[in-house]
Amino acid sequence: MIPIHGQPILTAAQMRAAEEAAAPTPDAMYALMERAGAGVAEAVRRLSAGAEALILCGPGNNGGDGYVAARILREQGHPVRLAAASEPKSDLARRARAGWDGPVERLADADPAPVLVDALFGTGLARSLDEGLTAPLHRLADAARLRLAVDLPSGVATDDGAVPSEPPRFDVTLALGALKPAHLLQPAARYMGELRLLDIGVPAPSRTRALARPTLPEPGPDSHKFTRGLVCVVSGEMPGAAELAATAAAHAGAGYVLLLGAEASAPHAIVRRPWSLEALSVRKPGAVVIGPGLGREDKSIWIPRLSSVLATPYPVVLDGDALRHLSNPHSFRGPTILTPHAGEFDHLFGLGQGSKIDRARAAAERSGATIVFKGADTVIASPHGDAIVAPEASAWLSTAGTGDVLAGACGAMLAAGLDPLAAAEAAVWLHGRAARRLGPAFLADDLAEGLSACR
Ligand SMILES: NC(=O)C1=CN([C@@H]2O[C@H](COP(=O)(O)OP(=O)(O)OC[C@H]3O[C@@H](n4cnc5c(N)ncnc54)[C@H](O)[C@@H]3O)[C@@H](O)[C@H]2O)[C@H](O)CC1
Ligand SMILES: [K+]
Repeated sequence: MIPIHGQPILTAAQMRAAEEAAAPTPDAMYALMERAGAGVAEAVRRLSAGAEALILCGPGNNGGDGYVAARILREQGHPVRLAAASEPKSDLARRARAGWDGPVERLADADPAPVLVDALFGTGLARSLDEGLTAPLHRLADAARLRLAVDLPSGVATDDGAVPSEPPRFDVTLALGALKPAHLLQPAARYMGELRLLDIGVPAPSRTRALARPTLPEPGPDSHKFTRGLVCVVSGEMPGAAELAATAAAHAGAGYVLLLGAEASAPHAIVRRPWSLEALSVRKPGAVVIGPGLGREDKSIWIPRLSSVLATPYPVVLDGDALRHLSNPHSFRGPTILTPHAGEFDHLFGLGQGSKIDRARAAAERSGATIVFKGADTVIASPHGDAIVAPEASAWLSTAGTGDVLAGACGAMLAAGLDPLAAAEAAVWLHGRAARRLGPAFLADDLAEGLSACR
């Protein structure tokens, strides 16, 4: 069971293509199913502490994995029962079924067991599930003390994370061969429990992957505040938000933070000046952060300030109100990161087509900027076609100012010399890790300060 950091994410069709490429014959394909089933059986043995497992097998190849797992557990003397709602419909699954020589109980009236294994449906789910399937699945899951999903919880839509039929909440989901979008996109992601990847020997390259722990530049003997990176934060109507972004940039490792347009206050390491374009360009900033607290009302002041920043060649992070003022995404001069939440994204790019990953990718291509499409399932997309999906960090991030902190962290990573995609990934990773370390009910101020420990 492999941790998911940095692992590729494939849609159902991409997974099928990868499996067909890896297994061109029925026998080779069946070998994949044997590997999948063996991986499931090993996970059951390791997690169940010997308790009886009940495996629910569907009509397709997800069910086939279940039949293989049940047979292997039985051969190893692990207490296992199997229930199904119908006979297998695929050749592979029939072949797996033939290997099971125990009874096949009826799903509708099977008795519960301490460990429930859901091998009903995986990437082949085509529509919402009948009551005749969801009711026993929930009944048996509720009665179990450990719930494992094979590849996906039955009822979620593989490619976009929608939930046509609400599944039980699982303790562990075993992704087979590669992650799928539903493993990380909401609302499906909340039903997964611990996500683990099982290698079934299928090479699965993809331009979409899960967030990875970044390697960050460390200062050395020749470092000084400017090599560490100068971040300039442009304030506006609500200076508190800009202060948060500036504090975050400093704690994320920027060597010098210049806050334009705010009064002097702690921390004193942040240099404060009245706003002027000259002050912005006294020293070439490694990144300019504008948007936190910029202001929405008095457009006659803030739009010219934004336009003058966008007219410079400097790398820029646009957040919050700056995104509201953008007429429509236009070609940006320097490396650019936009950090919209859902409302700002819809305002900028419209509802678009497909999953959150598809929409972020299309917006990045269209705008030429790297997009951090925030949420409990943040998706980062580059204009060059790469996408990175972050698992949920902490529901406690739902508090005022955490977006300002992320914008500041993005600025620090850009100023440290990372390209926009790497800078956004590092900032999202730091932001999430700081939130997890803080536990419950933290303030955005604590989050900004907590970035140092995560460095
Ligand atoms: N080479 C492979 O395909 C491997 C697949 N693996 C596992 O197989 C599933 C994907 O298998 P597939 O047969 O394509 O789909 P499912 O088993 O998920 O289900 C399809 C099956 O169910 C019927 N169906 C679809 N939706 C519904 C519904 N709402 N109600 C009732 N029935 C439905 C459909 O008609 C099909 O018969 C993948 O997730 C892996 O678990 C192996 O891991 C490796 C080899
Ligand atoms: K399943």
